[in-house]
Amino acid sequence: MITLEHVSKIYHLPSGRFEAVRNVSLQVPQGTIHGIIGPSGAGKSTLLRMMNALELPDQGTVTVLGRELTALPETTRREVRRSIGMIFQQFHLLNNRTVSGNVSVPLELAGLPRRERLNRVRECLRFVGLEDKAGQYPASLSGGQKQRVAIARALASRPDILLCDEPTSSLDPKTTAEILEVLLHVHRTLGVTIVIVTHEMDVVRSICQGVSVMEDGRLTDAFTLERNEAEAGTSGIAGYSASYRELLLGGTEV
Ligand SMILES: Nc1ncnc2c1ncn2[C@@H]1O[C@H](COP(=O)(O)OP(=O)(O)OP(=O)(O)O)[C@@H](O)[C@H]1O
Repeated sequence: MITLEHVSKIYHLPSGRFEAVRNVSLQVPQGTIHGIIGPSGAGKSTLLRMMNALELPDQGTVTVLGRELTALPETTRREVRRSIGMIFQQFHLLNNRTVSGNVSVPLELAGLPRRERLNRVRECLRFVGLEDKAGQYPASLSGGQKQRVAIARALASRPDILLCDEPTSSLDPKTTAEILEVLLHVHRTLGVTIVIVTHEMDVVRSICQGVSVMEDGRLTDAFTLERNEAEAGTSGIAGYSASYRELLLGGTEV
């Protein structure tokens, strides 16, 4: 379970104070796939980064896997963070390390002995279907293959949660579908809770069960999707714009 309570984030810019996330509360139940959608600049990525305390809120609390991240010292936060994998739009792979080397990074940081590391790397690459690319460098891979390496790296520490920041936004539709299949495989096989920030409605439709809509730093709507079907329990929030809900629930009246 991921619980955000009355979370706000303020950036101090030369032009003044800017509130990127404003008093957001939401819960992501364990074992679900949750989408965060909304226009550019709405605060989606900032919200996601607060879920693993890469960014700390100025107000409010973030509780992940029963630990209140906002109340922990940084050293303990780092330990909890090992249970939370993350992938990005631009993959963030190390170009000077092979595919294996990239997947090995979190295991090296965790101090895993070499033999265990090699076994785990092989296991993760097999899981994402890239065992045959182990010795190649990222530059020789397609976008979809790079994202698979990033997923394998995120899985290496056996996380309970996977945070995905626009994971398919650099990919064509066919590759997007393949990556979503991999994420579904992660969810179904490993029971990992997944949170996806995206602006692609098809991504939400294909794999999300819960949806949060953000606009101008605020959570303006939240509802559930019954696996691609326009039938679900919904919980409206005052002041939302119905457009995302209508788009995803097929014109449901609120
Ligand atoms: N480190 C930072 N310093 C200052 N302002 C920031 C910082 N990070 C984000 N912002 C600002 O906060 C607002 C929200 O940014 P965020 O990236 O969370 O939005 P988003 O909804 O993910 O947008 P996009 O879909 O374009 O990625 C934006 O106006 C952005 O410029």
